[in-house]
Amino acid sequence: MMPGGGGGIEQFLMRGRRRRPPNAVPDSGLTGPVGVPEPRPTDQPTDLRSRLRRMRESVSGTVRGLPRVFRLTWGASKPLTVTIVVATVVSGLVPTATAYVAKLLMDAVVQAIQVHTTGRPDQAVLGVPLVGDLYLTTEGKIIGVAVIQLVILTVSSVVRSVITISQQLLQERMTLTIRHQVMAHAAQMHLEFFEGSTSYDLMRQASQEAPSRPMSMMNSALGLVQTAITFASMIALLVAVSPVLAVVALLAPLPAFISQSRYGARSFFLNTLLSPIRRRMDYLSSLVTTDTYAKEVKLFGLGGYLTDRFDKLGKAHYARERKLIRQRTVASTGWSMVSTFAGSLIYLYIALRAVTGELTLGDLTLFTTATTQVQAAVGGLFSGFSGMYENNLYLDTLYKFLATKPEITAPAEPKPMPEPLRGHITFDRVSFAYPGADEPALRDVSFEISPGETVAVVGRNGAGKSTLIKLLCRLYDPTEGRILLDGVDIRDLDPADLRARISAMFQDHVSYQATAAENIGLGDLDHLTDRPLIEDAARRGGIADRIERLPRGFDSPLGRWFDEGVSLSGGEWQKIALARAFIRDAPILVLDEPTSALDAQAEHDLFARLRKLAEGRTTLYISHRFSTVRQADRILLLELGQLAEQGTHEELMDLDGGYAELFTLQAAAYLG
Ligand SMILES: Nc1ncnc2c1ncn2[C@@H]1O[C@H](COP(=O)(O)OP(=O)(O)OP(=O)(O)O)[C@@H](O)[C@H]1O
Repeated sequence: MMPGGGGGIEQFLMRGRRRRPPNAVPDSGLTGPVGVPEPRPTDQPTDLRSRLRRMRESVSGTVRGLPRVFRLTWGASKPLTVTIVVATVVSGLVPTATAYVAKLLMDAVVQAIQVHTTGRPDQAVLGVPLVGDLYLTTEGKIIGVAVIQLVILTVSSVVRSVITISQQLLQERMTLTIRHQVMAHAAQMHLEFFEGSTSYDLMRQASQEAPSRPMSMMNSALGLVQTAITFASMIALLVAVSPVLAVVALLAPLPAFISQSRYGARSFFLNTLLSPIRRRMDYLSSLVTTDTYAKEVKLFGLGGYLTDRFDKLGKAHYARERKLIRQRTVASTGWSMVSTFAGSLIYLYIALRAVTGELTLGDLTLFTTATTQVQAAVGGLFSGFSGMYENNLYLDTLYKFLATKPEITAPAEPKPMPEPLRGHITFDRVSFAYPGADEPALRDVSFEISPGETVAVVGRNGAGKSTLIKLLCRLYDPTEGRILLDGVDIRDLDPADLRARISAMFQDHVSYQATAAENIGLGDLDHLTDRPLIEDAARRGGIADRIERLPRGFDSPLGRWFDEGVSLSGGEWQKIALARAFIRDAPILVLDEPTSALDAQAEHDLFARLRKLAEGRTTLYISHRFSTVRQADRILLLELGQLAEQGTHEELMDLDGGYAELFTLQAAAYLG
């Protein structure tokens, strides 16, 4: 693991920012879809009836998701939510009002033509009395109606702008609210949650993809409300003018509706099939195009292989997309043909009745507009609902994440931390298995560390050394047995209180994208700006000289996130992480392979300082380097999760067991 490249555990102790845990191997994207729990190809129902049943289930699931979206928007901003809802209702009435005014205008124009052709006085035709003997002229009426139309159009565009602005503002607020909720909840979560890759995906979706979804869903839902209002008001208007024609207008879109629902259902499910493929393609492409993987991809020559995989998926995607386009074309062509046919029939019917004087030309205009609106409303139902369905899936992941309970919490009544804390550590018959693991990582481990003692832990890879530290810091709880600190079971203490008494550095330490001073100060938020303390910690970590040589010394930004950010080597980052551990003046010092990236001189210097630092502190460190291990007061050898040997270097060498074997192997390797 490259120092500075990950950072799982440290975040919990530092309460800082973290990246993907190093052992949570990213989904290769080669074997299966990553993302929202969408139906996989094999889950897809094959016949139309099953599809429609699935669609009904989707409808009910989506409808059930609506109240929570409303609660979210309401919680983010009540005034903006009210504004959007009111504006949507108004905007739903606009098409009906426009259609009615168009009818009035048409009637007024026809009347004006009649006046001019027959020469009859205006008032006799119009009968629109104003004041006393004053009557509105036909031209006056036309102008009046045109003004009303202008007002409606102006109101409509103002309302549209209000909706757009309010939606954008609300979107911003909701995104901030949700990201805050996700961050706050993630900060509470136990380590296992992050180390499990499924949970990790859940959190990634909740934090990156879900925040924009409630607003999209709300927009789709409001679009449907607007459609419903337009639909209802239009039908009411038609009924008021002519009930018979209202029924005709309602029935006209029926064939189109049936055709739309049949093809709409197909294209809807084809689209859900495409989503996982797109996600996998995105992932493969990101492997080749992002810096995170660039070194590995180049080193192993994976570029061509990954591009080939991308192309294969691309072909599958294209085939499905083609099918989808065909379905959509069939649906929309069928839709527009049936609509046009129905519209023409209605138009013809009304035109014939207008000739006989039963209906006016205005009625003709009204019904033509109304039929188009009603048909458009029915068509919009599908696209609106399909958007809501997808957004609701993302929201499900958000709520699932927020509903996940942290497993390591403070007891209801935590015991007070022993004061002064001496740092006496007892592992009492501790066994531990990672959730879902076949084998326990630790079995029946018992040992004690006296206050001020320095203990090194050694063992082969996977022996359980890091796990020991995770349990001591209460990042996991033992499956069996207990760990005592000054005689108190650490499960009875507040975990934050416990961690505040531990200075720690882990193998997968974090390189924060911050200044050098902040990178060290983050080890103890109480001293984040305490420059003398930070500089002292840097000296103890062996990095002070290097930082002082940077262009802006301790104020130099580190990492590539900044334009002028300085890139450090792996060993330098490790020293920064050590300084970060050292800044916290805690009675317990825990170091997981603190010198793995250090050169021989730096390692020697560090251990000289460490010996001073360890004075009066209980120190536990893991190391594979026997040159450092042998300096410990006591050494623990772990083998397959069990404590196999313990004693001083000399005692263990005399024992001539596992420790002596490892030591001899390393010595032989060094000496050739
Ligand atoms: N988050 C995890 N989930 C499941 N199993 C895990 C997890 N972390 C470690 N393990 C397993 O637990 C065992 C002990 O792991 P641990 O990291 O404690 O070993 P280690 O002695 O520190 O190894 P190394 O010297 O390689 O760092 C290993 O078999 C490992 O595969």
